[in-house]
Amino acid sequence: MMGLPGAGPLRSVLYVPGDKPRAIEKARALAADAVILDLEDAVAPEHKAQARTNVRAALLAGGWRVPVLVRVNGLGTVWEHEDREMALLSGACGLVLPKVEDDRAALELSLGRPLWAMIETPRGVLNAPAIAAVPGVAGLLVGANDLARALRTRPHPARIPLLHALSAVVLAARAHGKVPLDAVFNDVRDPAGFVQECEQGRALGFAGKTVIHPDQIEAANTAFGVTEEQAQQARALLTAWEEGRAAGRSVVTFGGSLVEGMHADEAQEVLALWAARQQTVIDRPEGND
Ligand SMILES: CC(C)(COP(=O)(O)OP(=O)(O)OC[C@H]1O[C@@H](n2cnc3c(N)ncnc32)[C@H](O)[C@@H]1OP(=O)(O)O)[C@@H](O)C(=O)NCCC(=O)NCCSC(=O)C[C@H](O)C(=O)O
Ligand SMILES: [Mg+2]
Repeated sequence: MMGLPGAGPLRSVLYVPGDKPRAIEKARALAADAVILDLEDAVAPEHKAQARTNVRAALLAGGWRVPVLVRVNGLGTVWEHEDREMALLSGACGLVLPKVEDDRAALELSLGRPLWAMIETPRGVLNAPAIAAVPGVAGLLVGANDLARALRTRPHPARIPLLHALSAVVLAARAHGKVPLDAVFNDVRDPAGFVQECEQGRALGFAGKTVIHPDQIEAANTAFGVTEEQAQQARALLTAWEEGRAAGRSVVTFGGSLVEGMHADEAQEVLALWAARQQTVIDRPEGND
């Protein structure tokens, strides 16, 4: 399946280096909500051409159960045109464009396929609202490694030096109805730190997290998903809301708290996330292995 990114939940979005065929094949069976086949920073210059060939083959072979995007090399690089042409002709359901700095770049690349803009430079952060406003842009992804380097920040376990930028990206995306995706967590051997960062990302308003290793998928799906108890609560709230509306009330109370239309909408979102989780369990009963 290669559906439209943004149509379903994107709790976990897995980067897979284009020059690692084994990882590309492995990604087909993993429980990420979407996959990004990467031609940019995960691939050394001498492997770019082979990576493009691998990605083309993986796309044309089909059989993907989740949306597959391609991260192309950036504007001004020697690889940009061939990457974009390959991605568009091979059926990628969206392009991830790195280091987007203004809406002009995003507009030029409105190619009739959803564009996912990476915000990973200071100018990109400052221009995030204009970038998010471009109709062809489906979502914004934070690139915290590039951003931290450009800002000269120091690593911090709670990402305090980046908080302003993270929130700016969420604000810009949400203001334009686009999907904000949180940055990768580099230490694939630190599951506790990863969970902590996922929870922070969810609290900040991100819709999901970009991940770099199979072991990070389940934790991201959990952090950006919902529990059975939350789903039950949402169902009960919706019942109370619908009964109240049918009785002609504009607002109702549920468990002693005020419920208005936006709470009902929120409950619907919770149920959509729950349904996505159930689907994952049905599709992949044996987990990620
Ligand atoms: C981070 C890694 C280099 C770790 O590699 P390694 O130590 O080799 O991993 P493992 O041995 O634990 O791998 C176990 C199996 O899992 C498969 N695997 C690993 N990673 C992936 C993946 N991303 N997708 C699919 N499958 C994966 C291995 O093939 C092993 O399988 P098997 O042989 O069957 O046992 C490595 O995980 C990695 O390369 N990750 C992706 C890195 C990447 O894509 N980076 C670019 C995107 S992030 C970025 O650029 C950030 C942004 O732009 C910014 O500025 O912040
Ligand atoms: Mg980057």
